[in-house]
Amino acid sequence: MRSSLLRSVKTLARPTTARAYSVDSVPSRKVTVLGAAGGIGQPLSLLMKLNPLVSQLALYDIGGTPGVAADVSHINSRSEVAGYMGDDQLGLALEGSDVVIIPAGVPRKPGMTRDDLFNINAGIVKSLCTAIAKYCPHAIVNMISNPVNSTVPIAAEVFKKAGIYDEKKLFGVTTLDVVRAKTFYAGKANVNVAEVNVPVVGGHAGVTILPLFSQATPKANLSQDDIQALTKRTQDGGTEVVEAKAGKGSATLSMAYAGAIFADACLKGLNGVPDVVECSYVQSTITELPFFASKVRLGKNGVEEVLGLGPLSDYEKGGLEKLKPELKSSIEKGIEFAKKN
Ligand SMILES: NC(=O)c1ccc[n+]([C@@H]2O[C@H](COP(=O)([O-])OP(=O)(O)OC[C@H]3O[C@@H](n4cnc5c(N)ncnc54)[C@H](O)[C@@H]3O)[C@@H](O)[C@H]2O)c1
Ligand SMILES: O=C(O)C[C@H](O)C(=O)O
Repeated sequence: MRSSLLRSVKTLARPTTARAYSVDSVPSRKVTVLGAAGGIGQPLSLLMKLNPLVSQLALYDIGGTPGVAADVSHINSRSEVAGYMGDDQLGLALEGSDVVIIPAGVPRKPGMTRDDLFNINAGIVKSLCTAIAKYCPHAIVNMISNPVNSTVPIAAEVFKKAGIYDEKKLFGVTTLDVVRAKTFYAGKANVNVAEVNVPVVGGHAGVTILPLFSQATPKANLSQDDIQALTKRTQDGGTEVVEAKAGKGSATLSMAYAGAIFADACLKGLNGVPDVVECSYVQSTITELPFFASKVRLGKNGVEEVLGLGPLSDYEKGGLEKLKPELKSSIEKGIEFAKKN
């Protein structure tokens, strides 16, 4: 992603007749953003426009997309951009899509949990996934809308009902937890942030977010107090932003960055790039829970392999047991909603 972005930035600096990359060797890929006019949707659309793996970029929202699409379309990068607005145009936005990214839905305000968004966002996600099942049943879906711990199971149920569920193609985007864990770890360990890797497993809400700092690289000699503080800060990262924004929403810019990294990884996998591994919340058998975030190898069909947790410290083993009841009930809530509605 970073090298793709750099390539795109170089493209901007060249005369318009020059090509910074050969589009002939890169397959055509359509990416659709649902909720493209929102706080995440706009910067994410920008970042996807900068991604040379994208040939068609469809920007859909219930309002505001003509302006966003016109704006983004002037950027001199590979993809053709089109804006779609309202139910009538949803099918066109989705038709032929390889990757659908969903940041549609309401964000938190201070004092709310992600689960407080369930009542509104569950319905939004259900109707968007119903349309995905109809118009691009084979697309890879990147679910950003909260509560991710429940919206991914909702999507799975909608797809099952439509008879098109492929567990390899449904992803809850938890990349922002990894982005935060890397940043906070680098600051505490005083290492180069660009070299840091930290897996984050479990889910995407409070204690269900479990960063595995015992597996962080480069290795650093942090105290148990440091590890616990880093874990708590990673788990509360979203709330830190919600409070700082003081009623004006939740993380948008860092989320757009994280969403763009994850979508780029999915595109690379589709294109056959080997060894693309990211953490994501997927259907899983690595614990007794049916959905769980862990490292996932991405390939031509989406999930190629759900990787195991690796060795955990005693503190992480405790965190894993602690997160299971909350994650289980969020999964069940999503499944129940989709079955009843
Ligand atoms: N997974 C993560 O790590 C993560 C991180 C940050 C935010 N989020 C979640 O992402 C969601 C969006 O956040 P935001 O800050 O962009 O919110 P926002 O309110 O700024 O934007 C949401 C957009 O969704 C659109 N929308 C609403 N209903 C729609 C529908 N039926 N079809 C298409 N578009 C629709 C709105 O018009 C709006 O433009 C929230 O649920 C938030 O909690 C997730
Ligand atoms: O915290 C939120 O509500 C948004 C998002 O899930 C985040 O982690 O920033």
